[in-house]
Amino acid sequence: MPPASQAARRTAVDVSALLERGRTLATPVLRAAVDRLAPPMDTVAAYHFGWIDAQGRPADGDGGKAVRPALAVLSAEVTGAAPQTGVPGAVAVELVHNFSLLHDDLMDGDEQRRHRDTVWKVHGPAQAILVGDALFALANEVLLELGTVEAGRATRRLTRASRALIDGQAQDISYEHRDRVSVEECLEMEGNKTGALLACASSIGAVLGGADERTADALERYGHHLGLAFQAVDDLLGIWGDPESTGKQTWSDLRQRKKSLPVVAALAADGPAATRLGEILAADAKSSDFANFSEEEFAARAALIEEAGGREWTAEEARRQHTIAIEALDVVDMPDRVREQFTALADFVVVRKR
Ligand SMILES: CC(C)=CCC/C(C)=C/CC/C(C)=C/COP(=O)(O)OP(=O)(O)O
Repeated sequence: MPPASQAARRTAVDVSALLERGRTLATPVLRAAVDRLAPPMDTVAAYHFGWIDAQGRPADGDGGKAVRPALAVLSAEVTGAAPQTGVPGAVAVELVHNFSLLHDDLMDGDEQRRHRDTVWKVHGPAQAILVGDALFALANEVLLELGTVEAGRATRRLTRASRALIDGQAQDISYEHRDRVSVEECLEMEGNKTGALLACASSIGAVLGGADERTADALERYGHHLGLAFQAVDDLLGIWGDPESTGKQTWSDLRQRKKSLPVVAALAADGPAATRLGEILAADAKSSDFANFSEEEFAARAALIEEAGGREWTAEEARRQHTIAIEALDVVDMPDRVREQFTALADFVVVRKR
């Protein structure tokens, strides 16, 4: 999605290595935190993170892309600190992120995440709720145990982000039951649901490294717009993603009646496809047979969304947010290498297929 000339300038950054660095630095601390949980929650959490399979045998499962840990350790380098300084922040943010996934899968009734059965499906709803709650509590513990002024500041930012995340989820769920949601409402919801935690991830390492508030706020602005780009792409993948890559069901957002950006943008458009889509979705909302809809029926809805322009509008919005994110870095002093790495992570977010 970035113009070809910019992409060429950025090829020096190995994004896979950046993601791997975030994962490698965070995982031992994450595992030590999870080991503190009482049985069986320690085992259930280990399953969720892909460290064991459903039978409890050691596994090397998909524990997620590690975008947030990568951002957190990179942000420590803005202050001249070592990436390791950002590790407690990386772990805390990853714990909150995974708490939200556990609860989200249960609320949505999603059966697949990261190419495996979801926790509520394997271990039951009670474990999904309890382990989610426990990860949330652990996130605060991991930061506050540092006992520093910086850790207190980081915890305040994380708590604020968590509240926004929960608000965003509440908005998202309420929109499923509404016929009409405006594009502005959808963007506000996505900024809360996804932008807030990516904003926190992008600044938390810098905060732990002693960054002033202005620097932390600018990094948060980068992360917020990165989050909006990220969620726009997630919304595209939620309809047109390949389950082999996403690790989720086909048409996952349509099955859930999500008012995601492509749907909302399509409904807001003029023309026969938008009108027809509005009629069909209104009828779907009343249908008692929705759970049994065929692949073809979902494909027909996806085609109408595309015809009304919702797919292209959302892809353009991802590009727009990507640009704003990178521009937000202009006011922050940081080594060129670190700036290039933030930029490369933003590029990755808009071209990802999973
Ligand atoms: C309170 C509550 C239940 C909130 C739910 C909020 C929620 C699920 C928001 C969606 C965020 C998102 C894009 C997740 C996928 O992240 P990712 O693609 O980085 O996931 P990965 O770690 O698997 O790669």
